Amino acid sequence: MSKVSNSMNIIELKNVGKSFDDVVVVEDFNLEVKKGEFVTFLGPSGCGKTTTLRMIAGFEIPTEGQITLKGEDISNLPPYERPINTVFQRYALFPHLNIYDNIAFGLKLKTNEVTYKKDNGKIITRKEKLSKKEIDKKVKRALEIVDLEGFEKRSVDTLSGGQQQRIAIARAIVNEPQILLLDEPLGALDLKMRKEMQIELKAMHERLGITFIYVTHDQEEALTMSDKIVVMSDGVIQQIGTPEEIYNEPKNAFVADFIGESNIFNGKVTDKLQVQFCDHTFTCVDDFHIGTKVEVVVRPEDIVMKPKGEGMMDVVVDSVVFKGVHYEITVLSGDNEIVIHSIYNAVVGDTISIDIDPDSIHLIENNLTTNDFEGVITKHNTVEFADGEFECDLTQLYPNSKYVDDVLVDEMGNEIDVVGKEVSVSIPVFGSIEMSDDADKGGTTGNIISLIYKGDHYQYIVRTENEYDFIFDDEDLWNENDFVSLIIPKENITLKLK
Ligand SMILES: Nc1ncnc2c1ncn2[C@@H]1O[C@H](COP(=O)(O)OP(=O)(O)OP(=O)(O)O)[C@@H](O)[C@H]1O
Repeated sequence: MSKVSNSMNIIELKNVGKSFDDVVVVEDFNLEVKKGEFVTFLGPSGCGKTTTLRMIAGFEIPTEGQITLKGEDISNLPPYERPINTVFQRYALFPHLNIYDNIAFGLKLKTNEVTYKKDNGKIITRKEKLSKKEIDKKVKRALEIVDLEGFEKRSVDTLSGGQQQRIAIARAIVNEPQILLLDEPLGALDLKMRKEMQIELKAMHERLGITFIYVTHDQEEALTMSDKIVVMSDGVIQQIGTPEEIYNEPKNAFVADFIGESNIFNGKVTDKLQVQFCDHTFTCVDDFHIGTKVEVVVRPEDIVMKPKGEGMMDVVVDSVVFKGVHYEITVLSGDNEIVIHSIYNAVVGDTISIDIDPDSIHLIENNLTTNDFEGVITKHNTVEFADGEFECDLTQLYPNSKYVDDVLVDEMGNEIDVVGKEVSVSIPVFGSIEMSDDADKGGTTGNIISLIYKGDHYQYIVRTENEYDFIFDDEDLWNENDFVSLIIPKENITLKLK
């Protein structure tokens, strides 16, 4: 059944998954990495980047799927048998060894297989340690690559953070791995040094020609350095693409929101290449069927300010913040907030006009209009689903039924036997769910795992204890990770008998 691997790919992950004690942290991860590529795993804290990297390194064994190196299954090989080295955020150099010995450490343990022909003609193979000369040559070359020639005799504590990180990289590349894994290697550096090291790492990658797999939660770092970015959220790949593809054509609102700043609005395709959002109709280039519900993504730098009356729509300037290179100008169109980045200033309170090029209006099909769950009727007016119990109107399940003293009866007045019956539950995304910080107020509880601002409201995802997700809109701002209870009025809960 195994698929023939593409020989250009050095590493392939096929349907890889990882669970810790039944908690899934990486799910159905599929990726092909070409030889010499710079691939970055990007996503918020806890989304499974490090776990995926550790599976490639061999520090974790996948619970599902397969990892192949040049077509060979390496899923169960221990780390030291893989031609892969890892650089961690905390570089862990040996403080008692000088720079030379830090880099040479692995080489001194390494053996080469050497083949001899004996006098009697017999061929024997022996494992031999590397000679001092060979080690010397390799250490010098590694120091050259990280641009720290002449540092051999220095002790670790005389180096800056950036220099120590470069030594850690030298130590990893001296073994000539085919793949270098880098887990937030610049995380401990200050911003200026981080920027410098980004450029150096990229140059080093080009000089070495080996494959880099890099982990970061910093979108700018990913955009600057990578050939390919894998955007992850909650253990699931959201999008794989070049930096340009990820930035310009985000596949969903999560990617648009995570990569760079975006205006995200709910919209609807009203005619061919016409989309309506913020109460206006705009020409776009994405061709969707008329009537399609969409999320509209517009980058703040793609909005052009014009004098009042001269653009596509008039707006009122609400706030202006100078950001060094540009002004961040928030304008209002009715209740909708629109953020603009411009090198030009604006005056708070003024009415101005804005233009958006059709090319700069990115549409994402928005299929998700309901939250769907499986439930069980527990009482005549209660259904259990998504880790909670909700009051529901069961008359929708039986034509001509009604409640008499809280008991569901048929048209003859006989009690209907409903308890224990299975139902499918459906709740609209828009305007159906309310949050409360009082745990007893709602039918179920959970944590806010995502929020996306959409101009005049926020879109939230709340995850319950057993990982049921509710997606809905709310006008108020709550914080990520807030523990909330969910109130769903019974008229917003649609039931169907299974
Ligand atoms: N050994 C483990 N046992 C149990 N849970 C674990 C283990 N290792 C990781 N996890 C959990 O798996 C999830 C993903 O963690 P991981 O470190 O891969 O995320 P990450 O994206 O690298 O985050 P960060 O950027 O914060 O390092 C987290 O919820 C984490 O708590």
